[in-house]
Amino acid sequence: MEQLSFFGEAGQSANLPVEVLDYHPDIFTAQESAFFLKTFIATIPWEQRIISMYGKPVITPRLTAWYGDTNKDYAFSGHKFNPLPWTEELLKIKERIEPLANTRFNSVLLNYYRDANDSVAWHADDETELGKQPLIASVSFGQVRQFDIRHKADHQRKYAVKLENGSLLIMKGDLQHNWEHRIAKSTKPMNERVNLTFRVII
Ligand SMILES: O=C(O)CCC(=O)C(=O)O
Ligand SMILES: [Fe+2]
Repeated sequence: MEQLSFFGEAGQSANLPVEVLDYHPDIFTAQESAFFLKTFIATIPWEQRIISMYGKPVITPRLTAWYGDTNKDYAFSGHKFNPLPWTEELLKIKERIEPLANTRFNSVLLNYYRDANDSVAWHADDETELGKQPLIASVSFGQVRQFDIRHKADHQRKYAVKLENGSLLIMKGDLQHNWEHRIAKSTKPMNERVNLTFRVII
């Protein structure tokens, strides 16, 4: 992973492609972040989903939950989704980030990474329901984890962002079209992390 060694002062890859990624550390204070992490771990009805990979059932290596506007039916990758209604905490976060992202979100997918073994494999969030150039706002609480991207046409073109406690990462432009992203498992011990990806479903 060549570019991964070129960490700048903040511990990030140099020359992140700014046309597709926008990283903002410290959007939430340490105190707010600790509160949200604890509250979400304790109160969200987390599920471990079973997905189909090459025709075989595979257990998702993390826990997830789906919230959003409930005045609309969502069909997503051939499945019907019933989002849970917004909670007070989720609305607070949504209101804080919407002006920064210049976007009104109608749903959020929550991910709970319990330890270093939890992960999300290389993928792009390119479902048609998200539109051609989806803007996704990703908020992180808890353990710093490394977010990798690689270009679909050239896997050697890759970058890493350390997603810090209380940070916001905006994925935009052609990120989902031209790049894939992941959170890899780690060989180092890792504490709990909760990530929220705010989305607009059309
Ligand atoms: O946990 C993260 O930072 C990324 C999650 C993600 O890629 C997703 O929910 O689609
Ligand atoms: Fe994703």
